[in-house]
Amino acid sequence: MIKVEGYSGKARATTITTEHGEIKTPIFMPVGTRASVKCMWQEDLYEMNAQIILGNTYHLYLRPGHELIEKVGGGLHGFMNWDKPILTDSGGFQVFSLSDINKITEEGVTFSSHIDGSKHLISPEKSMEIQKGLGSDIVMAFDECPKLPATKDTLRESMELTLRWAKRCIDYKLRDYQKLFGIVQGGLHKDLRTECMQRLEEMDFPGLALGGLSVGEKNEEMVDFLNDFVHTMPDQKPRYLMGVGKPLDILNGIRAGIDMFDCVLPTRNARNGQFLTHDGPLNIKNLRFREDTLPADPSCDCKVCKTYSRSYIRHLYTTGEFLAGNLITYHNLYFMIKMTQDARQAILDDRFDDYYKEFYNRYTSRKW
Ligand SMILES: CNc1nc2cc3c(=O)[nH]c(N)nc3c(CCO)c2[nH]1
Ligand SMILES: [Zn+2]
Repeated sequence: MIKVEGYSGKARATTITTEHGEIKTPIFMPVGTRASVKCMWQEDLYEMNAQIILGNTYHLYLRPGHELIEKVGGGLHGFMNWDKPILTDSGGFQVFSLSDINKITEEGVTFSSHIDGSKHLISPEKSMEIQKGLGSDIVMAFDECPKLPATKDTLRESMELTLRWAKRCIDYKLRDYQKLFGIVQGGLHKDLRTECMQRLEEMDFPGLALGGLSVGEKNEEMVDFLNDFVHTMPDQKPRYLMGVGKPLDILNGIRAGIDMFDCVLPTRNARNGQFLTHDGPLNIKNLRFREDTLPADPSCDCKVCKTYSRSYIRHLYTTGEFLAGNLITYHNLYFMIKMTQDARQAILDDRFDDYYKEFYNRYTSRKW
């Protein structure tokens, strides 16, 4: 499942093997919630060396349904014609963030579809059934992600439920056991997190994710927690920080020892005109770019930055041309993937700290 190739401080480089190929970490995973990374062709993703993408249990269960995906495509890979690894989240988090009518019971989560109001239950077993139908390479356990701020008692109660649900996931006969990641909860309390991780370890999940973060806590609280906790996680298991993040959050996560990341911001903010550049985020709507002949990021060698000017992309964006979203999304994903590739090389050369400082100083230079 995983080969650790080197450390640079607490940062590490690994190779994770899945049914659909290897993943070289640190890695940023583009989010393709409804079997599409918005504005991207699968060919674009191959071209930019995206190694693994995310799909989502909740969304795909509601539309078009995992049975259809299995029937038509033999699973998500065939359905969307993507032959590299896919990780699917287990659905609980999305129920809480998308369906305002939901109830949590020991059985699972009952909710009304945000699409047509129909009533549904997703239980640990149902989540496993859906992800099995999707044929994911990495399946996430069904968990509860508590809203922050929360008392320690509430966090413990939620963590206990997540652990009972995790056991039910492990006991579900997945086709290939070697693909299920447990999710550590416990808020920002190191003792809760350590207990949760130890009890998940007793169930021997092949990989572990850190859930319950990037949900409203202060950024420095998350970073402090990561620096204090991640290096205590099992060395020979993949470490996935869910829902993170912006470029600097990811570099902080890598520095703490995280291998895998996912975040919707590079694609979502792209559709709102935000370019990620080595000199910090740039919003193309800004009047200052009206006649700017430079590429969005002069230090980027992606096909967008080699072909189009800021002025042209600003024109596309301000006139509502669809091409704007395609171009900015392509660049942002390329930027995130290239950043993790550069970080991986810096780790293998044992110079990650220098890489981090250089990236951080330039990215926060506030050029615009
Ligand atoms: C954007 N922040 C974020 N925090 C998360 C936290 C969780 C979590 O605790 N559990 C699960 N299953 N998924 C999560 C996800 C969706 C994946 O990106 C999160 N996303
Ligand atoms: Zn570019």
